[in-house]
Amino acid sequence: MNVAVGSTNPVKVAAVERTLSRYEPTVTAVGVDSGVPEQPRSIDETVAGAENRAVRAFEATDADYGVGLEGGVAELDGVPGLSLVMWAAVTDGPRLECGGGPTLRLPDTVAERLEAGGELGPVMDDLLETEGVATSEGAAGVLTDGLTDRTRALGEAVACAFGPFVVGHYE
Ligand SMILES: O=P(O)(O)OP(=O)(O)OP(=O)(O)OC[C@H]1O[C@@H](n2cnc3c(O)ncnc32)[C@H](O)[C@@H]1O
Ligand SMILES: [Mg+2]
Repeated sequence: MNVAVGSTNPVKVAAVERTLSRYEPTVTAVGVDSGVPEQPRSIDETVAGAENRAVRAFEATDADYGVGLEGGVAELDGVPGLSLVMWAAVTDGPRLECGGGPTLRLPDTVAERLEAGGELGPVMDDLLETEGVATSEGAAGVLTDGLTDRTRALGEAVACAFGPFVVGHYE
C-alpha cells in the first residue's frame, strides 16, 4: 500500500506509519499547501486544511491513499477556554473521509498569545524555551506530562479517517 502524507513534519509522517503499520505501507512525505492559514482557528478551517492536504498529496503522487493532518485551535461549545484540535483526512481519489483526534484545553497564557495572533508552535516554544516542539512531543505531550504525544494523538485521527475505507459499515 502506497500512502502520501501532505506534510514533511516528521511527527505527521510517523503518525501515519505507526497507525497503518498493519498494512505495511510505503509512506511518502509531500510538502503541500494546506490552503488555510498556518494557524487554523476553527474546526471548519482545521478540517479544510486536512482535506486540502490529503487531496493535494494524492494528486502529486501515484499513491493509493492521500492523508492530510492539520492542527487548529477553536472555542468549543461547552468547553471553557481555547482548545487544541487535530483532524485527519484520507482520500483514495473518488472518496474523501475525515476523522478527529484528541482535544486539549490550552493554558490561559497560551490562549491569550493565540488570541493576540500567535501560532501555537512558536508560542509553545517561546513559553517552554524549547525549539520545534511541534516536530517532537508537541503540545499534546507537554500538556499531558507525556501521557500521550503529538504522534500518538495524530495517529488516532488517522485511524478514524481511514476506518471507512477498510470496513463495510459505511457503504
Ligand atoms: O509542516 P506542517 O505539516 O504544517 O506541520 P505543523 O507542525 O505546522 O502543523 P499544522 O500546520 O497542522 O499546525 C498548525 C499550527 O499549530 C501548531 N501545532 C499544532 N499542533 C501542535 C502541537 O501538538 N504542538 C505544538 N504546536 C502545534 C503548529 O506548529 C502550527 O503553528
Ligand atoms: Mg503548518
